[in-house]
Amino acid sequence: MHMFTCLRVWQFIVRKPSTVNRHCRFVVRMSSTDRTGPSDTKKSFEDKYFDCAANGNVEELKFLLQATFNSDHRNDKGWTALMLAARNGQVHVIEALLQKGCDINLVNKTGQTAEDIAVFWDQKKAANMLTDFIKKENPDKQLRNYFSLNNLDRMAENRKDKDWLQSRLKKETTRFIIFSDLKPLVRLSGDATQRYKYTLVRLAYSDIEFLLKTNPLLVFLGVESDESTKDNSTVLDEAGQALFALDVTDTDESKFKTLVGEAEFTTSYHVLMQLEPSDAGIFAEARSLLDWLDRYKFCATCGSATTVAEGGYKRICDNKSCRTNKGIHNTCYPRTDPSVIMLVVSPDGKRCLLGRKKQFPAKMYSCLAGFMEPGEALEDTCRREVYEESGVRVGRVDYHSSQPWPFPCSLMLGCLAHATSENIKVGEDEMEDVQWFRRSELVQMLTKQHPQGLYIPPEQAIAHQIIKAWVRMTANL
Ligand SMILES: NC(=O)c1ccc[n+]([C@@H]2O[C@H](COP(=O)([O-])OP(=O)(O)OC[C@H]3O[C@@H](n4cnc5c(N)ncnc54)[C@H](O)[C@@H]3O)[C@@H](O)[C@H]2O)c1
Ligand SMILES: [Mg+2]
Ligand SMILES: [Mg+2]
Ligand SMILES: [Mg+2]
Ligand SMILES: [Zn+2]
Repeated sequence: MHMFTCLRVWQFIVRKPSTVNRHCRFVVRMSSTDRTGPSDTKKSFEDKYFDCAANGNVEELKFLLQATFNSDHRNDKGWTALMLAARNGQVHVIEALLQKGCDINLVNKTGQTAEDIAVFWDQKKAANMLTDFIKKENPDKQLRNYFSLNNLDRMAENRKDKDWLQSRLKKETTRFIIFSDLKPLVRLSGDATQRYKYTLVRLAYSDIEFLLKTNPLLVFLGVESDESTKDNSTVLDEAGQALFALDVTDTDESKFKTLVGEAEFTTSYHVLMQLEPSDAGIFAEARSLLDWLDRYKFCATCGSATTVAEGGYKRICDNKSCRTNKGIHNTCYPRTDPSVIMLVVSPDGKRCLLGRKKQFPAKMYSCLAGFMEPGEALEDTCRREVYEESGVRVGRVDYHSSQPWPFPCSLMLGCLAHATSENIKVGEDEMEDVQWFRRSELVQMLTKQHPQGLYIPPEQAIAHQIIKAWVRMTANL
């Protein structure tokens, strides 16, 4: 099997550690000099935090975690508290950190996760705990990119039945998520130190009934399923909680302040990237659908008005003699625009090609990406886009994972592309810069320790995940 085709599985398989790592003993650093001033206080706070993790001082660690503090903070070797606890087999600390929502997938400067470290140092109990946690979070051992975790059963057959939809709408357990001008209504839940601290506000039918008089856009998103209902459609239909998205664009937003208190309609990228991952998946479905319903009001074939059907999943042309009313036509269904995003690896396998689009924030580099064109295989889109943007030629292409990108309806198909040439000719129509980066530099960019301050997109972006995967798979180079 080719190295990259087994990558998803690979992520959970422990690798043979390198000799360099084996001789690199970790020492917990205590603050040794007299320090004063706010930055020194912060430093000693961090030292204390790492010290507690390494030495198993779980009570003090829990106390420190209550403060506004990033629990995934790293020391100068790129180690997190979870890695230190894994190194020393501090299972109670590991338990507390996982409960806190620490990121189990982060890697240190040599590309090791906490799980890799526990296995490497023979900390069996800690390694088992970390492995079990990963399995529980991700039983199919498949990378779930942000915006793709959606636990709804969309019940595509049932949503064709108007009576069924109507009865669902009014059911006591049914919930509604609210959008105004494509901004979701969110609230801060959990504490401010958590990575994913926003949730979608869910309202009951009795809360929103008064809004239905004006016939707003209403989309049936699905029924929330869990372990007990997911394989039994009858039970799911009876017991599952239905979820709708309601568009309140024409309603005074302040009405919702009285209805839900501390909540806000937001388009802030910062907030949207901190939604609970399962809510991010629901948001992606709802936002793409509402956007499509709003922008495709007229029939693409004859220009007549259309009527929303199937819980928002179809638009039917009002013109009875229209071609789209005879047979099945894709113009009646929501759009998804596939695009490719690829990490291009150099012919010697030691460097990767990253670029800057003109509109990127300063110093951010990412994978090259581009929309698929009609009649193209995704491998060929990769080859064409890489050539257009960088002048580099690509041979073999391997699939990594995908990510819905609901702004408005892209589906990112993440790949690893193997270059057959090296010379760069920046495609200036689109790109500002394209460069080859060595693995060590990617690690610095990944851990925000690059000497020139260069960095890559955050972990919610598929680009980050593909880069991280390559850094992991080449840890022993
Ligand atoms: N997650 C990431 O790290 C990351 C990084 C880069 C790009 N992306 C995403 O990848 C997608 C494609 O990348 P790109 O913008 O570089 O594509 P691209 O290289 O094909 O260039 C964009 C241009 O393609 C044209 N185009 C063709 N089909 C289009 C469509 N269906 N919608 C919009 N424009 C279309 C437009 O002229 C547009 O300006 C975008 O959605 C972008 O947001 C994500
Ligand atoms: Mg592009
Ligand atoms: Mg392009
Ligand atoms: Mg293009
Ligand atoms: Zn028509």
